[in-house]
Amino acid sequence: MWNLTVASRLSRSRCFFSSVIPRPCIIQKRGADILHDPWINKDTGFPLTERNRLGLRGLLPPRVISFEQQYARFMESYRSLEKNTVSESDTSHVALAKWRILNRLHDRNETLYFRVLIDNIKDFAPIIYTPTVGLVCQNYSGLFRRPRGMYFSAKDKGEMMSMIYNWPAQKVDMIVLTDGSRILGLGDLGVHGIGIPIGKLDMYVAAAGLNPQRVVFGVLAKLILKDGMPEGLGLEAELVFHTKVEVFEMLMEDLDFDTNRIANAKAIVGISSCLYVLCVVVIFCLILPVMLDVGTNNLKLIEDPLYLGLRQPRLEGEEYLSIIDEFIEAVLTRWPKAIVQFEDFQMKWAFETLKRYRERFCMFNDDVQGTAGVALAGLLGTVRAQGRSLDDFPNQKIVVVGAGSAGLGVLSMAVQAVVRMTGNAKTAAQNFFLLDKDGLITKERKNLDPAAVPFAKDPGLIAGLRDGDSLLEVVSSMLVLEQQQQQHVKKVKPDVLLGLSGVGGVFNEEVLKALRESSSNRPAIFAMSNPTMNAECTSVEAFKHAGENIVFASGSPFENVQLGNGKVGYVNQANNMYLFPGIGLGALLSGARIITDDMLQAAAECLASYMTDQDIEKGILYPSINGIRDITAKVGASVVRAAVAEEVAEGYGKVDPEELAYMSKEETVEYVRRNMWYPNYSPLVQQK
Ligand SMILES: NC(=O)c1ccc[n+]([C@@H]2O[C@H](COP(=O)([O-])OP(=O)(O)OC[C@H]3O[C@@H](n4cnc5c(N)ncnc54)[C@H](O)[C@@H]3O)[C@@H](O)[C@H]2O)c1
Ligand SMILES: O=C(O)C[C@H](O)C(=O)O
Ligand SMILES: [Mg+2]
Repeated sequence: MWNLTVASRLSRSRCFFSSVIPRPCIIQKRGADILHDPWINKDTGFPLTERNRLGLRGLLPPRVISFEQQYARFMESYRSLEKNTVSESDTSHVALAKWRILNRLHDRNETLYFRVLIDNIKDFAPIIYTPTVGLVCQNYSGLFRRPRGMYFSAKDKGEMMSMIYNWPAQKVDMIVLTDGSRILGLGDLGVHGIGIPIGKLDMYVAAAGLNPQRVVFGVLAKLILKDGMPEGLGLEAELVFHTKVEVFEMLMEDLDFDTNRIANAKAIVGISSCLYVLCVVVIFCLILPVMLDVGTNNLKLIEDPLYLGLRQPRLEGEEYLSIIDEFIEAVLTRWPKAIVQFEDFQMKWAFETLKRYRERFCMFNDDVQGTAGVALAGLLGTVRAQGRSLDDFPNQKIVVVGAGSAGLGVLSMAVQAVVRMTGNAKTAAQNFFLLDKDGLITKERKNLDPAAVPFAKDPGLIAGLRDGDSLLEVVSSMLVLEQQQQQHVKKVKPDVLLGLSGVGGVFNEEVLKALRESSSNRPAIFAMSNPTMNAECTSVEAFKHAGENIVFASGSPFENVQLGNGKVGYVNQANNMYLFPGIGLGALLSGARIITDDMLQAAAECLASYMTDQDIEKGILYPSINGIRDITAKVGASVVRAAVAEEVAEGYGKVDPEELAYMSKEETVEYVRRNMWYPNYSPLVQQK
């Protein structure tokens, strides 16, 4: 017999629920199984009523510890770890110790874990995400404890369509997928790269409020209560009478409910009174980290006795693509509306898979497209910080170091922005200079990757510029013989130096000093490579060698720099974490069929417009990470509105595209906010 529980009163709009009372979950587990399930476990937080009802009495210490007390106890243990290790020189060891204490909580009690993460995001993002997540991937064979996510390997060819059903959730909203081939700037880490999708999805929960276990409401039955409200139904929550049966019938459809489950439930329920009861059936609508293990070319891993993946060279060509194709087919068969974020694929497959799939289903490549949006927002902020108007962006001279998936993604989006401003595609890239490991890229370069061709410079463009020139030669002055006179000529006086090379220290002292001659009074340095040791320069180096009036941003977090006399050199984190959660959330809540360039542009513009003139004046280009949920709600709303405008939105739940189209900008933000989960314990009731 179902213990009926009314979840909460319906809010005025039909598909949302006010959270007047905690939403209960109906679960199938009992006793110790509950304690071993991090999705529903509350540790000592189970109230006595639940301990009695769920067979937990005697399996826990007698004292009930509240959620708030548990929270305070965890934070105390974390802070004491911080205090006890503050003087340790081995910062990697300390970072991993912090990751372990958080991961243990993640493996034990997801509700508490995500609450402490959300409330302390500035402290914990550098641990569960960049830069520490890179260290975790490098040490994964020793750190692996509890499986998280799914693994599809080259050995599973032909099996994936059945394997996908091993995942317990009936519905999955968001998948982050990697093949481990380019993990941050750490290269090929094979199957140990799973740490990246896990960390990215933690940021989805923290920033976008995606729910790791979405409780899905649906009417269980229309019950006939003849003599009014019966006493003592054992309900945990306030009963709320609803007279609009069609509201509930509609909810059932909207939840692509398993109608057999409802039919069975109706047979079970025997209460002889009429009550439209909102009951809850837990359908885990999960976020899902996925690793495609197609081998590794990292010999150190292959020789590591504890390596957890296939000990074979990476698949290549059609063999590789056939594995991805099979996985995508399996996903779209089981979860046709799932959104797939491609993450940390090496360049050739990042572009190939983007081209192969982006028109077929809702997917994006975060390193190419998410990064581009964050960088564009920062570049537009730089134009403002340099005291220029935004329409002067086409004249901003940008030197990009790194012609990989990220660098080319950034320049492609920057060119799109210039074309939108000037209408002239022909000259759009004239002020962008691109270098790779072989130096400046000009049209003389042999075997240039097609994606880089639009940015190859005409050799004669600037006196003295040659293919393969080093970064210093590109940005520094040189003696040239002109009109029989030796004179110093600046080749490129960049307004912006942007690194996505994956190589630490590329912006050395000489290069940074050369920026003092920039044609801008406030040159910008974006040392965007991750993790920290791969940053093209540190914040201290940048302010010390390029001058105090620069704008600085990096991919991994650095502290602000004290410049003396109370002056502060503000440090920005130019990381795609500012956009991918909003891109995914907006695509989800609009029911977008695909993710278009305009949706991505809308996200970037929303991020850029977020900063006030006062922020920009200080050199602050991005909001504090403490505001990541607010910015994600606004970015998500901008993506929803762009999807509707482009008619790729198919609606979400019962909110159809027409309803989305009627929403004002503010209502769209409100719609997004209402769908963002915030962790609290839910009352648990057990399906008999
Ligand atoms: N901040 C962010 O949000 C963000 C987003 C994506 C990628 N990244 C970082 O960017 C880096 C590169 O990522 P990717 O996917 O483009 O890698 P990639 O391997 O595809 O490209 C790296 C590029 O850098 C070039 N390069 C290597 N050494 C160089 C050197 N010494 N001088 C100049 N160029 C050099 C390579 O030739 C290649 O063109 C990684 O560290 C990654 O973590 C940061
Ligand atoms: O993972 C990050 O921190 C950003 C980006 O996706 C990267 O690959 O560096
Ligand atoms: Mg990445």
